[in-house]
Amino acid sequence: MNALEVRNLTKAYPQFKVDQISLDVKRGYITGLIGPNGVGKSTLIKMMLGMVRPDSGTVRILGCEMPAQEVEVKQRIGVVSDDCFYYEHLSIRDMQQMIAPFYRKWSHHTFNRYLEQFELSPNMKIETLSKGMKVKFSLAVALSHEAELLIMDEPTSGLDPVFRRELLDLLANILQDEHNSIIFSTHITTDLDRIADYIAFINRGKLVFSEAKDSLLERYAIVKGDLQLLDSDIRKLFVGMRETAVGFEGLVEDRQQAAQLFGEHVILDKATLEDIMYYTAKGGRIHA
Ligand SMILES: Nc1ncnc2c1ncn2[C@@H]1O[C@H](COP(=O)(O)OP(=O)(O)OP(=O)(O)O)[C@@H](O)[C@H]1O
Repeated sequence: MNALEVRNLTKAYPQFKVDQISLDVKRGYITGLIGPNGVGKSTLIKMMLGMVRPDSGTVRILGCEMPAQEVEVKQRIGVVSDDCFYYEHLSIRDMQQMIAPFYRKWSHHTFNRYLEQFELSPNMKIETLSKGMKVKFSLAVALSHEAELLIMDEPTSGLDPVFRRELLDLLANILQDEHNSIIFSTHITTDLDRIADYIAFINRGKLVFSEAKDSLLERYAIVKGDLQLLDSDIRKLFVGMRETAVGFEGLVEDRQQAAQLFGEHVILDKATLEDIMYYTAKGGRIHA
């Protein structure tokens, strides 16, 4: 079963378009939403949450239609972002008192435990929180009402390496309960190397792929070789490539095809998520 289903979601701004994106987040797993800066990840997440009205397309969260069943959905999801949706002039304590009555399953005990773990004082005003502290605060809120789906927009971008690791461990823990699911947008792909099960890749407002991370990393490969191997037909096999005076390095989508074609003449390496994102963005290839 899917925790989140997005179908043909489209939003056109004067200079930019999120174009016909369809995507599933499977229940019990972490889906990483990756893409360079400015390709539409936040716009897509805001459409999922009903904060930006799409021109067309549909969103279902935990079996409920958005935005028609938004009130029910908001009980069961947690949103983690540094783009704060809270009252800036209130303290964390006052904000908690305001938020708690909205949730059927709010736990003061859990909230206070996370404040302590994240080293946030209840007296701190929201407006004085750093980017990373805001992420910690929204995570504490999400975890205190037993959210079944966490929707996280660039949660690690303002965080120091120590808390980044802690956060990733915490997310892996949340997933111990097979009803819980996470969608996590980031341009720091190394975070997802460790924890994501599925990867959805957005480039220039379009979905490039959405699939299991392991199959993706098996399928793609980095090819390194001499420049004389390249002609115009061979170049077309590459999603993107980089040439130097001595050789080339490029990303292919079909590792087996590259192995058969080049044989011993090249080095074939595993591609990382960062390689896939870098070369796809550079090569400009989009296959919706
Ligand atoms: N309200 C708006 N009006 C006009 N253009 C907008 C609006 N919101 C976003 N955009 C444009 O849409 C594009 C995508 O922005 P978005 O924030 O969704 O990208 P992103 O992938 O989340 O980027 P980043 O990783 O930098 O946050 C940008 O070019 C942005 O300027």
